[in-house]
Amino acid sequence: MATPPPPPQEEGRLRYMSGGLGNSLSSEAVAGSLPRGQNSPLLCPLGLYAEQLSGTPFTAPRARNLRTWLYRIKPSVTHEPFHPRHPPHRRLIGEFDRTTTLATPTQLRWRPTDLVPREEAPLDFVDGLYTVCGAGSSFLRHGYAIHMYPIPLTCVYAANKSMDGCAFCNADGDFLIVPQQGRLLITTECGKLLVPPGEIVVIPQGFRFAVDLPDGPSRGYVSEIFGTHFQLPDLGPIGANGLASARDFLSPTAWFEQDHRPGYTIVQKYGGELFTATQDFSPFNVVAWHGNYVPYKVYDLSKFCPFNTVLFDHADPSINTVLTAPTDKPGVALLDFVIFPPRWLVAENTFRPPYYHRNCMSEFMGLIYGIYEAKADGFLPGGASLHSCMTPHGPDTKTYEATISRSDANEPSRLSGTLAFMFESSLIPRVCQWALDSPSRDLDYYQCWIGLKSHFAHDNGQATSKEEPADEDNTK
Ligand SMILES: O=C(O)Cc1cc(O)ccc1O
Ligand SMILES: [Fe+2]
Repeated sequence: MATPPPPPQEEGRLRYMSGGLGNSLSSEAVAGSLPRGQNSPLLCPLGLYAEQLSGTPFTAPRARNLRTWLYRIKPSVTHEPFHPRHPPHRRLIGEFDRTTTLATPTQLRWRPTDLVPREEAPLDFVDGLYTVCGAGSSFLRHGYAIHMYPIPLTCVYAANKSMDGCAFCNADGDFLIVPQQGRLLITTECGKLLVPPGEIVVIPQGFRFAVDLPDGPSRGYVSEIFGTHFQLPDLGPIGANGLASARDFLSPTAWFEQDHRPGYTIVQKYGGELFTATQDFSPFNVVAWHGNYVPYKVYDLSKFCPFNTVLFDHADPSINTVLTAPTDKPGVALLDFVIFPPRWLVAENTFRPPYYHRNCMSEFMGLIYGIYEAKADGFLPGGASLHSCMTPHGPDTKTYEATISRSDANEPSRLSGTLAFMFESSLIPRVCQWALDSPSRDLDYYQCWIGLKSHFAHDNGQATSKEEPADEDNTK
């Protein structure tokens, strides 16, 4: 008899809590370790220390206020002083200005980078991170970065080595990690998360975490946001249900280690620079916690419930927003995370792929697997593209010609075996020099549109317009 797959709440020995996004949760690895009725008793149960981690100012409105109480064997403060890390990480950016990055309206595309075998160059998650582009400043608490390997934007990462005796902490912002190849086993102060390609994980600002690679070399994309947090988008006329559902966001359950660990290193990203401090214990010594500021993951492929056109015209991609990081302006995102999942296409008399467009928002795209509906070739899993504010883009020539000549253009068709995504921002990204110089950059990208030929049916002065010739009509 075939064994049914494990329920999502339980993978191997890992257990998750569902419905976590924005809700108040609690977890204890040892029964009775969570204080009852108050956050900070004179003596915590089992002799633990109480420590609060704030994700918003204390005075943030209640609906946006995020904080978690951690009950740990030793408090985080018990460490040697921070020092700039040697060697410094030269490809992480926390402030995007003329001194650090370049402006370009050019359509940019990168091929996937090869994963370097561990023997050649051991790289853990932190060293594998490279900023591709971004905007604003982590110091000013407004902006974002996109990271990748070997291009920096927010950040893309490629790693081949687990983090051993070392934990990372991003003081600058939240990481939204999109694995493209290889699962990530992420140990956080709230517990462990196993994240395969096809899922995403959010590690909020300030959480310490370590990344193990159960499948060996791994590659993916990271967007980092400064000064705000991800939330579910409003659904407007869609109603109370649809798109990503709060119940599908899984949070870890408490897990701790208590061994003496001399030389344990905390690597802290602060203003885009790395600092290290040593301590003699693991930062994953939280026995119990409660609060609403928590790392989480979501199954995008199987759980996202897409809505779309059912009669005519291609819907704007905002219809596929999984998470949004808002600005203070209504409807203007600092960063939207949008996916293009498998779905049925049923529109009539409609050009079904994305339309040609120029957007006041800037669009960074990645491909997790399959072929993206607007690009017949050249946009590959693990690759990336950037179409900045008002830069024209859309389907390549092959896609356009194939689409308009389809004999079954009005038949329902299923878009299968594909998962692309977009980080879309109202802030215009500046691009890192190493991203522009990268050997993975596709310098011929513009060629994919150069072949678009005129199909204009107007024949030298012979009007084919169906509009009424108003003046002539008036004389009748
Ligand atoms: O440029 C892209 O491929 C992303 C995108 C997809 C879509 O369906 C509509 C608009 C848009 O920018
Ligand atoms: Fe676009």
